[in-house]
Amino acid sequence: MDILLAYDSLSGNTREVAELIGAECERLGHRVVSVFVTVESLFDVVADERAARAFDLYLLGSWSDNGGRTPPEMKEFIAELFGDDGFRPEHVAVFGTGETQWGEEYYCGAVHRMARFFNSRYPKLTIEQMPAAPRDAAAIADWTRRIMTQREAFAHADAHTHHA
Ligand SMILES: Cc1cc2nc3c(=O)[nH]c(=O)nc-3n(C[C@H](O)[C@H](O)[C@H](O)COP(=O)(O)O)c2cc1C
Repeated sequence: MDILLAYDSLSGNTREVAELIGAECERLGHRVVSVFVTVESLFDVVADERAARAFDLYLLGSWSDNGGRTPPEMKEFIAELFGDDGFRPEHVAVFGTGETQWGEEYYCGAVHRMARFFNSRYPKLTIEQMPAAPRDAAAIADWTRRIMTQREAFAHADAHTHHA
């Protein structure tokens, strides 16, 4: 599969999670295009809008800002992906890092907001602060494998519907 892995990270926690996810996807034989949205734009990594929309799966990762909000750089990336016609990819899985000390109700708020926004049918991955090896590394690899399996199951279900 072709995967777009886009993540926003100020102090490196989410970036570390994203790198582990990307490595696991590649280990499973998938092609990954990564965009570190804190410093890059979507069109730094894909040629044009058509290419941006052609991925089989979108993995979006973010830290959470005040009140569990989605940070501005991630919002900008989402706006770029939408284009002028409001394109929303069907297959979006969301992950992120946060801290419970900002309030339980706001913990990893951006992950929940983005998943809702994209009507994501995939499980969410939330990690407290910096991923701690090996416990979090195992959870990250496990989540990645679950997402790949679920994406492939959707593809088979779709093919079945089209042939019926
Ligand atoms: C200004 C500010 C506000 C924050 N608000 C929240 C919040 O509402 N919920 C949350 O879970 N974490 C919150 N955090 C914590 C970060 O999301 C957390 O440290 C995250 O792991 C940082 O990821 P990064 O290293 O990828 O930037 C906040 C951090 C900052 C600096």
